[in-house]
Parts: sequence; structure tokens; C-alpha cells
Amino acid sequence: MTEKPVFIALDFPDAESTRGFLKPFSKLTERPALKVGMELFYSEGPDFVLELKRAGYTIFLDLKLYDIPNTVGHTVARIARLNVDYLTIHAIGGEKMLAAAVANKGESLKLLAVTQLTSLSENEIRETQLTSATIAESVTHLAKIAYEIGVDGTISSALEADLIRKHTSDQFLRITPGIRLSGDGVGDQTRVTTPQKAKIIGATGLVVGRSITQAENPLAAYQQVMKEWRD
Ligand SMILES: O=C(O)c1cc(=O)[nH]c(=O)n1[C@@H]1O[C@H](COP(=O)(O)O)[C@@H](O)[C@H]1O
Repeated sequence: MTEKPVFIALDFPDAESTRGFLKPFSKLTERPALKVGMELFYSEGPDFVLELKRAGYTIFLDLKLYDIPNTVGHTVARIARLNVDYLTIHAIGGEKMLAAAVANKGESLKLLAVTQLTSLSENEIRETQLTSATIAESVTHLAKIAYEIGVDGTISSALEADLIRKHTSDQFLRITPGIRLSGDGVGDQTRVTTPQKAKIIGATGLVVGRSITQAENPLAAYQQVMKEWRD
């Protein structure tokens, strides 16, 4: 497992299109890390996750669990048996839910708490969550709760990565979606930045979907992301 992973978000409808997408990446000496989200997981189920694990990929299973503590705890225990490397839960599920997830994750699975989705703006958060908190305050608050309970890291925009580090620890993971290569469209995302800026601000890992998957040459786009991230 690489220390500062760049996850390609495999937001594809099925296994066949995913296998086709991954073909050009097989010639790389270092395999990319992969994120399997709801679309692919609900389409293909655990068997396809196991296939990707057997092929040697680091796997981030992004199911964003959000339910009562008993249900989340038992679900995390089942997911841990898939030997995936990372799993998402919603920080807003509360301390007891987070604690149930931590208690059931086993040794190797890393739990990432989603703070505020990168698609949300401050106005939307204020209106739907009936809060006067800024994004910075809200993300920091949720990150601190997750950190104190023993979650391994957060999902947030890279724009908040330094703030999270300051309120938690250097070791606390700060994995950041909402990443675009410069010139690419933002789409449904709101809090967006480039791989290079994410690194400068203090992200410890990236999630990149459409800037790679929808690129004319996905392998070249991935290599560009890696260059900005590592150089
Ligand atoms: O948990 C996530 O990975 C996630 C959290 C978040 O706040 N925002 C977010 O975009 N994501 C995921 O990251 C990926 C971003 O995709 P692109 O916008 O295409 O790069 C998608 O698979 C989202 O499900």
C-alpha cells in the first residue's frame, strides 16, 4: 500500500467497462490505487471487489455508511472480511456510530469519515443542515470527533486539509476528492482544486474520477496527476 495514495474513482456501471478501463494501466510497474463506489458495488457486489483485490490493487470501498450504531458495526465487520484497505462512513452519524465502526473494523481496514461532501457549498450546508457554522468550522468539528474516536482519517475537500491537520495530528489521514486537472470542468463539485495545490495544502491522498476516467487518454491523465502529486 502506498503511503500517499492517489485513488482512481471507478465510477462505472459494471465490471466489463471497468476491466476495459483498467487494461492500459496493467503495463505500469506500480499499480494505481482504486476506489469502488456505490454505482459499481451495487451493480457487481463483493465478488468484483474480491477480483480487484486478487489482481493486487489497493482498494478503497466507498460506501459512505450512515445508519444506527448496531447496523453500522455489523456491516463494517462484514466488509472487513473482504480485505479492502479503506472504507468510508459519514462523520455526521455521530460518536456512537463511529465507535461501533472502529470496534468492528479489525486490524488492517482504515476507516475514513466523510465530513462535508465536496459537492456542497457553504450556503447549501447552512440551509439544509440548519447551521450558522462556516464550512471550516463544520469540517473541523466533524474531523475532531472522528479523530478522538479512533477513526483513521477524513474525507474532505483539499481546501480544508491543513485545518484538519492542525486540529488532529500529522498522522491523521486527509484524503481529498474534488480534484481536477487544470482546464477540466468542475461538474457537480463545488470545493475543487488541482493535485498540486492539494499537496501544498496538506492532503495525504487524492481521489480522482472524471479528470482521469473521462479524459481522452486516461493513462496520460493519471500520469499527469501523479507527476503533480509527487514532484
Ligand atoms: O467519499 C468520496 O470519495 C467522496 C466524498 C466527497 O465529499 N466528494 C466526492 O466527490 N467523493 C467521491 O469522489 C469521486 C469524485 O469524482 P470526480 O468528481 O469525478 O473526480 C466520486 O466517486 C465521489 O463519490
